[in-house]
Amino acid sequence: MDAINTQVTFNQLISELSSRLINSEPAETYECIEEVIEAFGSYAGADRCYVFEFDDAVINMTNTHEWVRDGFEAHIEDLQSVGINDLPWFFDEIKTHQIFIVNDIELLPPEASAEKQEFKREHIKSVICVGIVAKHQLLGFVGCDKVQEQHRWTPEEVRCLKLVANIIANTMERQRTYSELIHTQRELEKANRLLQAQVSQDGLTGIANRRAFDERIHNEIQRSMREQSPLSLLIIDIDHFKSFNDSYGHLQGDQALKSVANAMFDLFQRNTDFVARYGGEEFVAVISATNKEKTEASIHHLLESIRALQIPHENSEIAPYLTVSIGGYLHTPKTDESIGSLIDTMIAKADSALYRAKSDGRNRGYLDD
Ligand SMILES: Nc1nc2c(ncn2[C@@H]2O[C@H](COP(=O)(O)OP(=O)(O)OP(=O)(O)O)[C@@H](O)[C@H]2O)c(=O)[nH]1
Repeated sequence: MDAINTQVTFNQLISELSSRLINSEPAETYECIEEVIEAFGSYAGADRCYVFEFDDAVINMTNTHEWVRDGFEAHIEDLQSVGINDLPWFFDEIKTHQIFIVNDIELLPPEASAEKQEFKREHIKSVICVGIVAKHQLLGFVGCDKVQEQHRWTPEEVRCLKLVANIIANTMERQRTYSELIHTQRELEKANRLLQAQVSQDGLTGIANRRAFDERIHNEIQRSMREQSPLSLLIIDIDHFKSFNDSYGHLQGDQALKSVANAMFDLFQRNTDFVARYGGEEFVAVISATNKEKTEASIHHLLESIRALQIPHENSEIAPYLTVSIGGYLHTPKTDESIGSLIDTMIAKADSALYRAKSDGRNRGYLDD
């Protein structure tokens, strides 16, 4: 009658634990598996119960969970990353039959000498282990030791340990799938971030592209409206770039575009500043929370820093080195202005200032407001 009661209690406990495991979060899963092996250990009157997991290459095994009866020695700490070759006979049995039963370790065959030595070290008299198999893959094993006395493992105990191994296998499989999903999700997020960065970046110069500019100017106008603070838009155009390309070749031309972009990027460092390649040999800068003096100073510094690059341009009609012309427009948007038409206006105004700078001899900048 006692045996039946023990069996009923065990079955109930395992059934309850397996439903908990089905819905458990990864953090709770660990505890649940500990409870499962404790339930089996108590049911089988064992002194120690444990789970080992193999690494992906099936070279090492690690004791991941352990339950020990009060007063018995725990071994989890000295059983981390144990080479499976240290226990070859045991591993072979588990791999081939998915079960390893020893009622009396003194009766182990001579070829199991390494196993016998290890069991003696742990004072084990009888042991049973069942492979944890998911999708035809041996992931590890769950086992149980009798330390105090020998034990003849009963068919019912074997059946129950197989059930436990099955529950753990399903849990491990679910966890692996979960980890793989998380991993895939992270990879996708990373790829998306990279793609997003690429979508907003100019391939040649590495600074923002026109698409990013369209987004940024929209946001900056909104901010400028909200804060009622002036906003400047500059259009920067390289002078006589066609003849630069004709003289030095397209590759040198590309190099010059990169140098100009870098110089602009270095100059406009504030969070409220933004530079982009607008297209071809034309760049834009958006300067927020500014005023006329500050914008004129920025134009001056920009002209200077491009001159300071001293990129030779022998066929330029203006200087023996590369220069730019700049057109700017400074504006404080009214709160009821349409952002779309304001963007068009700002570009048109800056463009017309640029046209005047070009007409007046290039290598200069004008700011309208
Ligand atoms: N190397 C290189 N050249 C480019 C690129 N994009 C545009 N260009 C060249 O930039 C030159 C622009 O020439 P134009 O629009 O005639 O202007 P410009 O010669 O600079 O004359 P102004 O602007 O009036 O001073 C063209 O020769 C384009 O081929 C690029 O990505 N790389």
